[in-house]
This record gives sequence, structure tokens and C-alpha cells, in this order.
Amino acid sequence: MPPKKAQKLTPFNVYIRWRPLPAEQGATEIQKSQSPGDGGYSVSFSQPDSSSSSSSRGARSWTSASSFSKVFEADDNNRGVYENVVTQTFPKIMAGKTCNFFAYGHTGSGKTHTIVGYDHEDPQQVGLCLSAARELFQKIEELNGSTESNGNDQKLAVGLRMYEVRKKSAFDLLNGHTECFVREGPDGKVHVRGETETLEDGKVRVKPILVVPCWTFDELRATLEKGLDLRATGNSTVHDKSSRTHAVFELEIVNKALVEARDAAIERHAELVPHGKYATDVYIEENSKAYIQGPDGKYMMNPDYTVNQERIDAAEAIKGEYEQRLELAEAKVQEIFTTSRHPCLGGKFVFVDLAGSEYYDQKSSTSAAGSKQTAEEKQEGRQINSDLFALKEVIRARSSNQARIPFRSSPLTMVLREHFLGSDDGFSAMILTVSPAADQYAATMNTVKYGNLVAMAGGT
Ligand SMILES: Nc1ncnc2c1ncn2[C@@H]1O[C@H](COP(=O)(O)OP(=O)(O)OP(=O)(O)O)[C@@H](O)[C@H]1O
Repeated sequence: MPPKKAQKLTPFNVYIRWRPLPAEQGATEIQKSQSPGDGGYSVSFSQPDSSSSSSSRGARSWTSASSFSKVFEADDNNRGVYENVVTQTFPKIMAGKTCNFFAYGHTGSGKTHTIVGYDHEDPQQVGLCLSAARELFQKIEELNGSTESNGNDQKLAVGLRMYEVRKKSAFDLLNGHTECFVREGPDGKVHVRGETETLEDGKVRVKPILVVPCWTFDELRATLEKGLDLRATGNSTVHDKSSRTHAVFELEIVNKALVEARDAAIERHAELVPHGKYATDVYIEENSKAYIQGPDGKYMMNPDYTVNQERIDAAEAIKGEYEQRLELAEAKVQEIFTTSRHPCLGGKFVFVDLAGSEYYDQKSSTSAAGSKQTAEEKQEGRQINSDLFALKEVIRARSSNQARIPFRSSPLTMVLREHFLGSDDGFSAMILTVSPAADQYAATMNTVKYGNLVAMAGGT
């Protein structure tokens, strides 16, 4: 058999979005231009004049490679960005694939404006996530109407999951901001689960981040707005309502059968935990009785005790039964995908509003505002920068088909692992949000350079 060709992964599509010049008095604009090239657009920008306050930092003009898919100007609204970036991905979503969209940029440059938007009613201003949800509902309503799925467990809905990643944890925005821990299981899969809950009947439950099934667009929008109220905000170098976390919004096509099967799998897991613990306790107890410490301090077999292997086996057998029940429940989830009459089941949009890229840059020009930051916020800033670096490295390793993708380097990349792996034949895009203000020149250049590397790593 000929050797299997290395699979060429879908490259990252990188877009640039200029925000309008902030309305502050005296704000001057950098000079900027774009030009089409072989691989995409390149952008050039330079500071307006040498008397600029920030002229001493870094180069005064810079031109990128021709690596950007499109450049959006300050007068392009969210609808325009949506139509150019997201609309094209619907055929993939409706085939059950995953499509990822990241907003990356310095604080105040328009990431939240792009991903979520601040006006959730105006179709021209609403962010990419809600626009995608609205169109998703139109598509699945057609499917629900065209089959006899209404009212039964095949009826399609949109499952919303939203959480923010802060330091080493994820916080569930649809479950009271519950802290969830990011861990890799023995199966190599990443599990993001809350604290262990002990229930009245002795069962132990560890809940993953909730997926809330929404049956109408209005229900989804109301759910999302409730979650947004819980987003952590703090003081940043540019504006004091800045997000200091990476926020992830997932829209997944689900149906009642899938939601119920996943709940059942969580329940089976809860039932297994106490039996697993009992089997371990019995094993340890029996084996600890089987050894005694001799006069020389060394351990030796206890001549007066025989390990009760039957007791150990009985506990293991009960544990085995519960493991089997869990396996069956997990197989049921898989079976729902393979037998669904809708290939779109499981199709997923993932929108990520990354934390401000230079949030705690110690060398920031805006150190007066920066001094308002607490020590904890500064530490968070270092974590944010290390997450963003890890993200770039994952994109690079993945695009060049490296055998080892460094997902474990940061909690952010661990959490996003399944989406990266699930989007091999999907679509991934990064929108770089940048400000044309002269005093943001260094931050803008950093953002575009980062995006340039991401786009180049895509191998276009
Ligand atoms: N393209 C744009 N058009 C109009 N207004 C914009 C645009 N981009 C940003 N803004 C406005 O600028 C302000 C800051 O934007 P936003 O909150 O989206 O920044 P951010 O990049 O998410 O910042 P942070 O990382 O600190 O959260 C908001 O009031 C937003 O409405």
C-alpha cells in the first residue's frame, strides 16, 4: 500500500479590521494603506510625523507580507464583516463540521464589538456570534419544517455553551460563573469540569461546562445576554470595561435525543465514581493488612493475614458493571450522530473573544492608567500574554503538520484542543482588530505582526 499522504490542514484565514479613530480630542491618525498581492492583501502603515509622542518606540513604518484575506475599514460595520467572513462557512457547518473564529487585538480595539457587539437588536451592528445564531435558526427551521421532526427528539436546536478562560481555569457563564478545571484525562481527552458535587443519594457528580439547548433565536439571545452579565471586567490600559479573560462562545446544532444522551452519560459517570472509589479503597485496605513492618523497619508479608481476593474481585466486578453502563451511554451519544438523518448534527461555530493582547505590557506607554492595575491583574496579564503565545505556536505546529502540537502549553490551548482537532476540514479565521490612533501605533504593529505570522503559518 502506498504511504498515506500527510493531510494538508485548512490554513488560517486572517483578516484585519480597523476600528474608527477614537473620538478623543487631539487623536491623530496613522497613515495606512493596503494592496492586493499573490497570497492576499498586504498592509503598510507609518506614523504621521516624527514629532509623534511614540516615535521613539520601534520602526516608524512597516509593511506586512501579502497574507491577509481581507482588510475591513472603519466604516465597515459588523454586518459587512459577517457577510465576508462567516457566511461562506455555512455549507461546512451544515455538513456537521466545526468553524473557529478568533478576535485578536490590543485592548479597546474592537474584539468584543466584533464577536458579540454592543447592540444586540440592530442587524447591522449585532456581533458575528448572534448573526450566525440567527442564520443558523433559519436553516434548522427549514429542516425542522421539511421533515416530521417537530415535537419529537429529532427536532434540531442550537446548543449554546459560553465560558471564559482566566488564569488556569474556565468559568461557566451559563452556570453561575462556576469555576471549572482544565485537565487531561487518562484517555488523552481534555475535560473541563466543575467541582465535585456530592448528591443526597451519595452519588458524586462532576459537571462539564453546560450546553443550554435553545429552541428559538430570542431564547438564545436572552440566554447569551444573561451570560454576558457575568463576564469579568476590570481596569485596563485603555478603557476600564475591558475584558481580562478569553471568552468562548459555541453554537452547536443539537437535538433533544443528543441532549438527553449526553445528560445520561453525565449521570452514568456520577454513578460510577463512588463504585470506582470503593473498589480502590477495598484494594488498598486488603493490601495494607497483608504487609507488616518488621523489627528492622522493613515491610514483609503478614503471616497472620490472607488477602481477601474475593472481596477485591467483588468490588471490581461492581465497578466494571458501572463502567460498562458508562461505555454504553457514551456509545449511545456516538450512535445518535451516526444515525441522525441530519448531517448537520454537531456542526459547530466557535467564536473566541481573546483577552486584550498587551493588557499588562509593562512597557506600555499608558503607564498612568496601567498603574491602576492591581498585582493580581498584572499577573493575569502575564498569563494572557503566555496564552496568546501558546495559541500562535499551536496554529503554527498544526499548519505545518507537526506530529506534536503543543496544546498542553496553556489552559487556553488545552480548552480549544477539541475545536482545533474538529476543524481539520472546517474553517478557521482570525480577525485582527486594530486602531488607527497614532498613540496605539506600537500595539497595532504588534497585532498585525502576530497575525502575519499566523497567516504565514497557514502556508498560503
Ligand atoms: N469597528 C468599530 N466600530 C465602531 N465602534 C467600535 C469598533 N471597534 C470598537 N468600537 C468601540 O470601541 C469600544 C471598545 O471596543 P471593544 O470593547 O470591542 O474592545 P476590545 O478589543 O474588546 O477591548 P478589551 O480587550 O479591553 O476587552 C467600544 O465602545 C466599541 O463599541
